[in-house]
Amino acid sequence: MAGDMVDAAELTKCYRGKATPAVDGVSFEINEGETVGLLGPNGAGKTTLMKMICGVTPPTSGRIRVLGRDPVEDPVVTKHGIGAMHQSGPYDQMLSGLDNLKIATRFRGLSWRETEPWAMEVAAYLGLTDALQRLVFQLSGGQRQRLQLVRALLTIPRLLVLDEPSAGLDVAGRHQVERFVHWLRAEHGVTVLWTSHHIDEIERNCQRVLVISQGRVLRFAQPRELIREFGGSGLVVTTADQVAAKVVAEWADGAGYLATVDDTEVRIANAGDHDVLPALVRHCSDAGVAISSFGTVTDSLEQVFLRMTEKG
Ligand SMILES: Nc1ncnc2c1ncn2[C@@H]1O[C@H](COP(=O)(O)OP(=O)(O)OP(=O)(O)O)[C@@H](O)[C@H]1O
Repeated sequence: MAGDMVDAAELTKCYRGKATPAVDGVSFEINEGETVGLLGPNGAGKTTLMKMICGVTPPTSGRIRVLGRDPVEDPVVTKHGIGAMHQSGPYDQMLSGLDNLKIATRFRGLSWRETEPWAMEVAAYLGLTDALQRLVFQLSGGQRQRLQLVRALLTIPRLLVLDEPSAGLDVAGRHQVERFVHWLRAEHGVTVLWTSHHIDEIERNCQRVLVISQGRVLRFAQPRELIREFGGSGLVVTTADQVAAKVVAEWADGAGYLATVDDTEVRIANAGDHDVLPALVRHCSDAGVAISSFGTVTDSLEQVFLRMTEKG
C-alpha cells in the first residue's frame, strides 16, 4: 500500500534562533520493502528529517506517520519498529563494544538473552566478533562505525534508517555494509531509508531517491528517471597526441561546450548527440590533427545531483 511505511505531509521543523526552517513543508511516502536514498547538500535537512521519522525530535508543524503511527507519541514504533544508525553514537568509551550493546539492549527494554544470538550474527557478518571484546576507545573509526550498525540492528527492524553508514569506512567496509543491507532487505523485507554523501552508493542500492535542498523536496524519483530528466550525455574524444587534444578542446570551448582534457582524451559535456561530431571532425581535418576514436558517456547520479542542487 502506498505510504504504508512512512507518510509525511507538510512536515516542517524550525529550530529556535534560526531564521529559516531546517525542514520546510516536506511531503513524501515510503512503501514497505523499498530502499529509499535521501540526498542533499550539507545542511539540507537530512538528519533533521530522519530524526523526525525516528521520533527523536517532534515536528514544528505537519504530520509524520511511521507504520501508521506517530513516532513521537508511540514508543513501540521507535523501540521495535525502527532501527536507526545515526552519525555519532553515545558510547561509553571505557566499556567494551559488547557491554555497550548490552546497555543499548536494556535501554530499549529488550532482553539480552533473546537479543544475543541475532546481535552476534550481525557482528560476525560485519567482522566484529573479536573487536566486541575491546574497549570502545581502542577500536578504529571503521570498527566503531560498524558497531553503530550492530546497535541499530538489535532486533530485525521493519524500517532501518541509515545516516551516512559508510562514513569513515574503507572501500571493502563500504561494500560489506552494502551487501549486508541488501541481504536484510532480501531475506527479511526490511525497508531502508539511506543517506550518504557517497552518491554512487545511493545509485547502486536505492530504488527511489528523495532529493532535498534547503529543507525542501526537489524531486522524489528512481535514479534512472532523475538521470533521464536532469542528466545529459557527453562526448569522449581520444586524439593522437596532446596537441590534437588541445585543438579539440579549444574548438569545443569556442562552440560553447565545457571541455576537460586528460592527456590525449577530451570530454565534452552535454555534446552526446552526434550533431556535434561532423563539425568537430571537419575542424580537425582542416587543422591537420587526428581523432583516434570517440564515444558517448551518460551522466552519473552524482553529476545529476550536482546539477539539481546548484539550481536548488
Ligand atoms: N539542534 C539544532 N539546533 C539548531 N539548528 C540545527 C540543529 N540541528 C540542525 N540545525 C540546523 O538545521 C539545518 C539542517 O541541518 P541537518 O543536520 O538536518 O542537515 P544535513 O542535511 O543532515 O547536513 P549534513 O549533510 O551536513 O549532515 C542546518 O542549518 C543546521 O545548522
